[in-house]
Amino acid sequence: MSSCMTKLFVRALFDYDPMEDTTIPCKDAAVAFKRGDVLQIVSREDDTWWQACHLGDGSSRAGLIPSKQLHERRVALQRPRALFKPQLINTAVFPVTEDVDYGSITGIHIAGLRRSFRLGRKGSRTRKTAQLRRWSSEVHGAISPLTYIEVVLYHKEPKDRPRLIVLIGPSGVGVNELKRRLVISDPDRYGVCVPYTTREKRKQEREGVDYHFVSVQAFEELILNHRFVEYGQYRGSYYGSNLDSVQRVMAEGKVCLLDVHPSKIKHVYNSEFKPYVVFVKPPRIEELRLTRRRAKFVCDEDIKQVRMFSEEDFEDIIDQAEMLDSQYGHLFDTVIVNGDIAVAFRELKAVLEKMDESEDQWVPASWMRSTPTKAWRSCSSLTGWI
Ligand SMILES: Nc1ncnc2c1ncn2[C@@H]1O[C@H](COP(=O)(O)OP(=O)(O)OP(=O)(O)O)[C@@H](O)[C@H]1O
Repeated sequence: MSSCMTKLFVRALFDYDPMEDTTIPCKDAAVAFKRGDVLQIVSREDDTWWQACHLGDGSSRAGLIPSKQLHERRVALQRPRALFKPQLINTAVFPVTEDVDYGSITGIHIAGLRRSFRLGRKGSRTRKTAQLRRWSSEVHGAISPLTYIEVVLYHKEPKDRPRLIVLIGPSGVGVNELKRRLVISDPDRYGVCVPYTTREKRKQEREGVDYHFVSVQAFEELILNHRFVEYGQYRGSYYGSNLDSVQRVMAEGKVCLLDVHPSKIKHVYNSEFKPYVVFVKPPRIEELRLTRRRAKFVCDEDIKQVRMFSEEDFEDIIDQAEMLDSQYGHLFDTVIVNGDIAVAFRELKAVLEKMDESEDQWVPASWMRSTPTKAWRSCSSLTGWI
């Protein structure tokens, strides 16, 4: 087997275990990998088996991996016939939930910590919907199976702005809590973007701190100019996370923490923001129950009230997490399990610090140059990856 010579790197978007592959010519000659691993492609001469080195396994040995074409064919063959039925999915605008006064609940006021626009809870989204979405995601997968994406090393210069941190997680898992703790732990380092709204300003609220209060006309102009990462309507008012707000935080040299539905990541998935995507995952249901025993969350139904988590809420969180992982897992740079909040917070902070300190980071090649390398263009399209 030849050693690594060429310079084409890819991130795998699926798991591969040669031990479970009955068609591989020689299991010992293969390279196992997990979704997210970086591989150096050495040869793509064969249409079925490429040769690659696994950069993380400490050896420079090249081995066989399924080619893009082979993996696509396998995904197509595995798919049950029923999944080819077209399914209408409305991912256009998610209804937003109302903001809450976190200060009154937590005793600490931080601008920008409001109810996110992420997947709503029981009432607006049922378990059935979560299952439907999981099913639909497989249908989406049917259109473009995820194989490999070309990546390059981004060499961070001291003058470069910190990367945008995108936090993803099912509603209620604790994304806001983690954001809040990060900002409190180092307010000069971490910031959250101030959302825009068209609703009336309340007495205690401050323009540019709690929200940017704008007219409906101004908001709609911003929509037309594609200035929102995510927006929606609640009780007759618009709410949205605006790109300008994100840019403002980043321009201050701070790490901007943004939580959005993963379907909206595409709006910031570029060289300007270089998003680093963190998936906040619930622990197993037993631990979820145990750790949230005394926790309360804000009800969708009545913005003035908080209530204890119910068994159904726990099940929803687990279901939504599974759905997010199956549909958007290829976008996650890291996964934090939020069982014990102190542990989850420590882990998250350590991951962010390590990422910030590391000078070389693998990022999609499309962020660093407008066209893929000639070699890669000939065998792959990025359509469907995000
Ligand atoms: N690990 C944890 N242990 C105990 N309680 C937690 C933990 N993580 C979060 N909580 C509590 O759970 C509740 C919901 O958390 P949070 O508001 O951060 O959820 P969220 O993911 O931001 O959801 P939403 O977007 O719907 O507001 C809060 O009361 C929070 O303090």
